Amino acid sequence: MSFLVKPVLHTYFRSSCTWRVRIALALKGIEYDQAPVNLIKDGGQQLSSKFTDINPMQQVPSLEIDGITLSQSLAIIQYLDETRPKPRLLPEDAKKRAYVRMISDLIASGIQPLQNLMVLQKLGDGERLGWAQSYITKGFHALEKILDCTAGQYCVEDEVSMADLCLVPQVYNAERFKVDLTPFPTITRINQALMELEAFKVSHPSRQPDTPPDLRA
Ligand SMILES: O=C(O)/C=C\C(=O)CC(=O)CC(=O)O
Repeated sequence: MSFLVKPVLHTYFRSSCTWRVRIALALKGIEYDQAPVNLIKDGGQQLSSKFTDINPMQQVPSLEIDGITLSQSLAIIQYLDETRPKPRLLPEDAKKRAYVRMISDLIASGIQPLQNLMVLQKLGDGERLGWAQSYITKGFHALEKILDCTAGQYCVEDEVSMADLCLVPQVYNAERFKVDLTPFPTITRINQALMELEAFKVSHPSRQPDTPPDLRA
């Protein structure tokens, strides 16, 4: 049975998209091995032909699981949820599930790709911070408004969902790029509540096997 083979996560400690998957694996109690891919070293190990065979998009995360190799964090999370349903990360109710996907897509398609390494590397040194800040801030204004309708304790009412797995790593990036979070009290409150949970702590970029010593918690 392929369920008996430990999954392998191709990961980078600071990749926000990989962190989403690490949270899902932790919440569901799935044991896995990590295969670190250093996105900076050697000009970017994700560009190697060996890794390109694993993910032709040359990005992390990729997850080898159940005899298949998956990439794209939301596809991975939804596969995990369909095959290992507890605790569920997509609500049973269709409207709540749509909210979860809407918030996840807002972050995963509408914010993160505009500030990822591939894009920032195209910009000059002096342009990167302002670029990242402007797209995160624009996205967060929309997200704050949406959360005011959907949130309870977490992004969609009171159950942790895929939306929360997207929110926390995006707030980490916002802090990394020194975004002013004072206009976003709901985002800030939900982030703080989620960071109390063990699955979000153990998967944090500061606590991974490939975290450099100076960035360790
Ligand atoms: O500067 C580095 O250490 C390299 C890459 C990252 O952090 C990952 C990203 O591209 C940002 C992200 O996942 O949102």
